[in-house]
Amino acid sequence: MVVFPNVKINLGLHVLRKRPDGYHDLDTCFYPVPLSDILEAIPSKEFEFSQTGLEVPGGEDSNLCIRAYSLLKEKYNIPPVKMHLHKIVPMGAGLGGGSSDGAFTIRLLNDLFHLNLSPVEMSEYSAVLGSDCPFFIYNKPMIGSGRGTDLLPADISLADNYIRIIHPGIHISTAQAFANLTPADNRLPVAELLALDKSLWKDKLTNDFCKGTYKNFSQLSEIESSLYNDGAFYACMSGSGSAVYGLFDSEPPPAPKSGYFIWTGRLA
Ligand SMILES: C[C@@](CO)(OP(=O)(O)O)[C@H](O)COP(=O)(O)OP(=O)(O)OC[C@H]1O[C@@H](n2ccc(N)nc2=O)[C@H](O)[C@@H]1O
Ligand SMILES: Nc1ncnc2c1ncn2[C@@H]1O[C@H](COP(=O)(O)OP(=O)(O)O)[C@@H](O)[C@H]1O
Repeated sequence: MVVFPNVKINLGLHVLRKRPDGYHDLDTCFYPVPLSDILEAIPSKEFEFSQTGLEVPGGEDSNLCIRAYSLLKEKYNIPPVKMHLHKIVPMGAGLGGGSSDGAFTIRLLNDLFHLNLSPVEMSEYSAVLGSDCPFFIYNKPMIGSGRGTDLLPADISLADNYIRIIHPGIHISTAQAFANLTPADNRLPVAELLALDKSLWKDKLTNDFCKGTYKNFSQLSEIESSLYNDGAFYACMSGSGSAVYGLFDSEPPPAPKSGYFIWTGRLA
């Protein structure tokens, strides 16, 4: 069975407060984007994992595909599989690529072995792997609260809008990014901001990670400006960075040559 774990962007990202468990309460909208890795798993005599494409840092045991398999194996004693991940999505980019691989592994194993897990059950298992994972179980526009794992459908559609994602290769540690900012819970909810006319998003819809990160890496605000110059109605860094995306009403002009990872596609 083959699946295509796609990425997400955050439309607005408010870090509200630090919690007693060390995580932060968030208010954000997750939106799925069809830039994907490729993941295959088939039943096998012994467990095997192989990987091509971009190299995933950390040992195999820390790979979220293997961690997801181990989690379900412990609960449901599922048979061994031969799993292959072809990694395309840049890592440490704020696109949730690793989280998506983990969540899609759970979905794949649920289908392959007819575990009959509900989306809520899969979401709960995936939350053990990472705060971004439950979104990828549903993979529809969602407002995320709590540590990002409490999800409600978002009343928003960017269907047929174009997106361009630019990642300059700066790897940002999510934990470090949270540690570097000061939470604040005095903003209008992201859901209310998204209900405004899209032309107002540029001035109203913010990602709290941008301020500090743009200060440290000026090329990120330059990328954001270049997306606006190319006609984006909204441009921002995703998650804790460092990928920056632009949203367009129509197909953007060809991207200039650069050493950066650049991907342009159409949203559903
Ligand atoms: C910031 C966000 C926004 O969507 O995305 P990314 O930039 O990673 O894609 C997420 O909250 C990232 O989720 P995820 O990458 O799954 O994080 P986790 O593995 O759960 O946590 C990594 C570390 O980030 C911090 N963390 C994460 C989530 C949260 N709500 N509060 C936190 O303080 C904690 O220090 C935690 O140890
Ligand atoms: N299958 C995987 N793909 C990508 N990263 C993974 C994977 N498994 C574990 N990781 C770890 O997760 C880290 C963050 O990955 P990713 O989710 O792509 O970034 P972000 O949290 O910025 O969106 C990587 O640097 C890597 O150490």
